Amino acid sequence: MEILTTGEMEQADRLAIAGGTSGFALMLRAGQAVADTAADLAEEGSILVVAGCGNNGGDGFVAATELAARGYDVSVILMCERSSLKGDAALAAKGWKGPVLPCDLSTLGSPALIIDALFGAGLNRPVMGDARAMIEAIIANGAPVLSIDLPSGINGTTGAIMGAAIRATETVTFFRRKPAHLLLPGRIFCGRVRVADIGITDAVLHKIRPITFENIPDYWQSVFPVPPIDGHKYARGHAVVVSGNLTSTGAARLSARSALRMGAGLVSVLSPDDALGANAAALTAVMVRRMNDAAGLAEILEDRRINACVIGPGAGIGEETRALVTTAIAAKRALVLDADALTSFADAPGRLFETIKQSGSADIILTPHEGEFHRLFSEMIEKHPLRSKLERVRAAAERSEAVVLLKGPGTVVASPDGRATIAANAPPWLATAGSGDVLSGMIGGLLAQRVPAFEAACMGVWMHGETGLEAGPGLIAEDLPEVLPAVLRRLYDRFGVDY
Ligand SMILES: NC(=O)C1=CN([C@@H]2O[C@H](COP(=O)(O)OP(=O)(O)OC[C@H]3O[C@@H](n4cnc5c(N)ncnc54)[C@H](OP(=O)(O)O)[C@@H]3O)[C@@H](O)[C@H]2O)[C@@H](O)CC1
Ligand SMILES: Nc1ncnc2c1ncn2[C@@H]1O[C@H](COP(=O)(O)OP(=O)(O)O)[C@@H](O)[C@H]1O
Ligand SMILES: [K+]
Repeated sequence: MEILTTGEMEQADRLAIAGGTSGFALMLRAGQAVADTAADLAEEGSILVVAGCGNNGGDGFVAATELAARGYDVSVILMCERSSLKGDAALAAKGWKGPVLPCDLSTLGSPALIIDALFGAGLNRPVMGDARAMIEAIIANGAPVLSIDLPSGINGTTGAIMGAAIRATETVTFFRRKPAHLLLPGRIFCGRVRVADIGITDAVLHKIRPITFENIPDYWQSVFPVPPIDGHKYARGHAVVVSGNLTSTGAARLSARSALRMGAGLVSVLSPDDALGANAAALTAVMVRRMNDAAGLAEILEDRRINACVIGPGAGIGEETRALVTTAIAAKRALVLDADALTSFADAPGRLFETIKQSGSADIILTPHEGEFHRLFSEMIEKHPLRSKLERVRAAAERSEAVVLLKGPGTVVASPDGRATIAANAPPWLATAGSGDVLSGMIGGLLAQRVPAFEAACMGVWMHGETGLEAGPGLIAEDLPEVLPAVLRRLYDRFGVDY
């Protein structure tokens, strides 16, 4: 499902209006949708609408009118003079026949529900003065809040708090989600999000050409790998995972097991001599091969059947890991670079980016967490310190010419061509040692099955989140690959794969 920036949403409104639906008709439908949700949230008791001076306030007036017509006890506070309302908002206010209370913080009372119609997409600067005092009063009031379009104070495109913001119980937005509904901190402030149809047709998307998407199965269903009936294991690809030395082998094994569970036909752990015994003793379906240095890796990668490679989990930081990365890139294998493979380039990230560029490979995925991201992209972040997670990852993908996946709550994946996805399905208990190693292996397993890099990264992130849900609170990283079959089965069923 597409995600629209506030600018793209304005374009959607304009295209709908140009197509013959008036702006006021859109506002009427928006207000009705808000009223429907309000009725679900407050079956009885009074409803207070706090309206701002733009069209978000206009939606609030429509909702107030509709709710009063349904018999609710509704009052409206307006943050400006009624005479200063313009356009559709002025029209909407005309429809409201009840009193309009001035902006007086003492009049909030004890409503069963507050409808937040202060600011939506038009918030364009930090909230100060009366508006800020009202936001603080709404928070202090403690009544459930239904926000229209966005919780007031949240920037729709970045998800950032502009000074102060309302924490909504529920948010009703229109046509499509905006980045703030998925990016933190916005997502937390939105509460539950409902997307209402206000009569804008999907056809407007052909003109807008959105490049940001929710990371959900619909987005990557068309490249979801299903083994053909007449397939064999090599047709499902062979992934290799580089192991660290004797004291840090677990990460590579976790990653390798996850790649195998994801459906790679074969998976091998490439192990230095000192760790061969430990790796061999702990692995069964995953194979072990001796590999001591970059020359050894180059030799192994002469086997063209090995088509995907994961380097980083437990790999160690330094020149040896840098040489392994450079070798794998030169060998043009689909590649996941995680953890130590990224940190090894902290002193000279340009060297990594230049190597990727020279290779011309389109199948390289960088999977940093925030710390690793800073190590690689600090120069870019210093130049543009206020960028949202979405903008940062997109800029990083452009800079590195690789797919970049920035982990954390709300993992963002971006492609150098500008496409990006935001995930919102991962539970917080996924933040546990080794969880990232599992993710890198899941993606490696998808790359082995020849899923294109951007989609493999998105699919891996979503499935990783689902395994977190499936395993539940108390999970440890080892549990994640074990519940992957249940997640895959549900996807097969959802996609109608007949096995
Ligand atoms: N046809 C459509 O387009 C549809 C739009 N719809 C609805 O319209 C909403 C967007 O409406 P909008 O563009 O009027 O902006 P909105 O969020 O009401 O705020 C703008 C006002 O706030 C002010 N202001 C801004 N920042 C401020 C600050 N920090 N502190 C104080 N003031 C501040 C700004 O003032 P100014 O910048 O002019 O000084 C202006 O007065 C959208 O979210 C959706 O709910 C639906 O009805 C569907 C059809
Ligand atoms: N609050 C959170 N909610 C959901 N997922 C999270 C949260 N914090 C971290 N994660 C996920 O947990 C994983 C942690 O990976 P990483 O930091 O590399 O850990 P490790 O190096 O121990 O494997 C990532 O997939 C990340 O997206
Ligand atoms: K609002």
